[in-house]
Amino acid sequence: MRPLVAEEEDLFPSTPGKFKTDHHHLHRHHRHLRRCFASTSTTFLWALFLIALTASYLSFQSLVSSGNRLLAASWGGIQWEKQVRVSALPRRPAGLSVLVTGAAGFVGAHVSLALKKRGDGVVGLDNFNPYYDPSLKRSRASLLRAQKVFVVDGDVNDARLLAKLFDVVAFTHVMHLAAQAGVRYAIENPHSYVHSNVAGLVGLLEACKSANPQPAFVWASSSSVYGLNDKSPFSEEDRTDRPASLYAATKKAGEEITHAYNHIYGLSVTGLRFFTVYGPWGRPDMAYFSFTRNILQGKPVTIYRGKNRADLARDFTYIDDIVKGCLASLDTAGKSTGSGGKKRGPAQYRVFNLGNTSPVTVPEMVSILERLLGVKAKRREVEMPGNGDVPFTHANISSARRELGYKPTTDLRTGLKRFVKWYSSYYGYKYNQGKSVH
Ligand SMILES: O=C(O)[C@H]1O[C@H](OP(=O)(O)OP(=O)(O)OC[C@H]2O[C@@H](n3ccc(=O)[nH]c3=O)[C@H](O)[C@@H]2O)[C@H](O)[C@@H](O)[C@@H]1O
Repeated sequence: MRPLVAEEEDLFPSTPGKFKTDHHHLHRHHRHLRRCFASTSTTFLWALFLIALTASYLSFQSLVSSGNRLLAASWGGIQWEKQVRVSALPRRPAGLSVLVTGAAGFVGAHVSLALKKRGDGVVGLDNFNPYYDPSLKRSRASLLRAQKVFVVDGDVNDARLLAKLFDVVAFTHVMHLAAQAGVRYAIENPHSYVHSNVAGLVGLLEACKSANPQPAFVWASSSSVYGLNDKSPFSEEDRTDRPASLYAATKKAGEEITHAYNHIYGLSVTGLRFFTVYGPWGRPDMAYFSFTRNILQGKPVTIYRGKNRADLARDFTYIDDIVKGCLASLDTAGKSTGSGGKKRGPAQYRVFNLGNTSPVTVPEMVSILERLLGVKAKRREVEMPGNGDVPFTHANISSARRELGYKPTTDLRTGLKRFVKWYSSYYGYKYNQGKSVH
């Protein structure tokens, strides 16, 4: 390999013959200068080349990562921001501007529609996960779209997305309904509960506490936090330190986590302990829903029984009553006191039972469905497997009645009748309404 200097000499050849003797020294000096210049300029060229290489590598990387982001989540951009802003805009004086997480979920969709209907601004957030049929979630989202509620396709664990949302909109309230629901599924997929109900909750609280202004935070806890509590009816002061499922444990953890954020950052927090919520557009993983499907398809329904063959019972609560409780919670929520991550004073922390106060046994629920569907169920009674269920739930709702004006008005038969009507129109089933078929 030829030395670099020789190459430079080739590039800058000396003029032979001229000033040969007299200017010999000058000539050498000249050559030296040229060498220096040549070597400097080569270094310069190499440096330029390396900078260009690094720059193109970096821009390629950012192209790849933004491409990945675009593939992973469809958010961002001027048009997207505009949709978020417009959707968040209240249409009534002193209306709220609410971020509803889990907006394509059962309770989330109903709450979003009710808020929009009364003139509040609503932005939905949902990750459309496949825990149950995502097409049902998409249908709920279409309903919301028709009412001009924009639903962002994204996850509460996405810190960049949350920061962007709070950057674009000064939400007055967050209604946090996104969660990994279902009591028994925790046996199969425990990590999903930690991911959504613990990590996702913390991610959202982080975004809320840093927001300026901080929103008031209302979220879905669960009647399952009462766990092995056998004092009936369950009141908010009762023990909640004996969860019977990982699901319940993550909801209980949520109550404590939100308390810490309330204490440290001055976030206003309201936790709602929902009692087995049911109704139109409900969750297919819940018993009343899957029982309806099985009864109509002539498949058996599995009815769990407790100790000594005791019937299990639930304080089934109709969706419209729950929605009223959610809206009243938002309306009565105190303001968060902090701003930009700094607490300025003590803030409100509340927990309410939202139940129906009249438990119904599971076999009785099946009988109601039989009468409504006009089909006799094939009952298969089995001992309750030890996978997280509790024998009964029963809400004391005095606190919610007093503070929220919460007053459930729908009994299980009335509510299931509306559910069955929706079910048959949504899935296109014909049923012999009210007639018993044997
Ligand atoms: O209130 C709550 O906190 C909880 O209510 C429901 O949980 P769960 O009451 O277990 O509701 P279902 O799964 O619909 O079960 C209702 C009853 O039917 C029973 N069941 C369920 C399924 C089955 O195949 N057979 C059966 O007898 C259960 O043991 C339970 O007693 C929801 O699924 C939870 O997400 C919610 O947090």
